[in-house]
Amino acid sequence: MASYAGQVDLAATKLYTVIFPMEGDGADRRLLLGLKKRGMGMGLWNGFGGKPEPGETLDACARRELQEECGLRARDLRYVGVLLMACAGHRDMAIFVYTAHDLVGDVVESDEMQPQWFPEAAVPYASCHQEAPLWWPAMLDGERFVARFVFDDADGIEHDIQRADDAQLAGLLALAQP
Ligand SMILES: Nc1[nH]c(=O)nc2c1ncn2[C@H]1C[C@H](O)[C@@H](COP(=O)(O)OP(=O)(O)OP(=O)(O)O)O1
Repeated sequence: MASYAGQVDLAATKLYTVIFPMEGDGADRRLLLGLKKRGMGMGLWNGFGGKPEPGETLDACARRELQEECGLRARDLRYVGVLLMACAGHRDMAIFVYTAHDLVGDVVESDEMQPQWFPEAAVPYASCHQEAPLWWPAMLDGERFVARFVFDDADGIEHDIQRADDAQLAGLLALAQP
């Protein structure tokens, strides 16, 4: 899995970011999630995020979406993984995943998201995207990953999650740059 060039056609894929603010250590660590108030994933808890604007890098998109949707900025924003998603009848999606640390600002509700802190042990998986339990534990463990999900009409999921290194993640980010 040295390179995704030729395997993933990001030009034909809808690009998104999703950002998970975290604070505290060990058993005290908590995660800020947002209850989506409209659009895709409405009624589910997720990280903050959205689509890049024309010409915007994914890193810049992640910083903008974080601030717009929950009021926070991150002194330490980490690009930790990519979710490649295929669902019959829909364009493929690539979601670039970030964790946000050393946070600045006050948490505020936005038109899109109602934010709430959750202790790591109390993440509400039953009210998150159905595939969240398959990869959030790896993210919470500080792993870097590339995950592929194929959804079928009956709500089934095939998935494959692999650890990724800096070069692999940088390669995918480069394929997705404007
Ligand atoms: N199956 C899924 N699993 C997941 O973890 N995140 C998902 C997901 N499907 C969508 N997302 C994330 C990606 C992104 O952060 C967010 C969707 O972005 P947007 O809010 O921009 O999309 P909308 O179509 O709601 O946009 P608007 O045009 O702003 O209403 O939801």
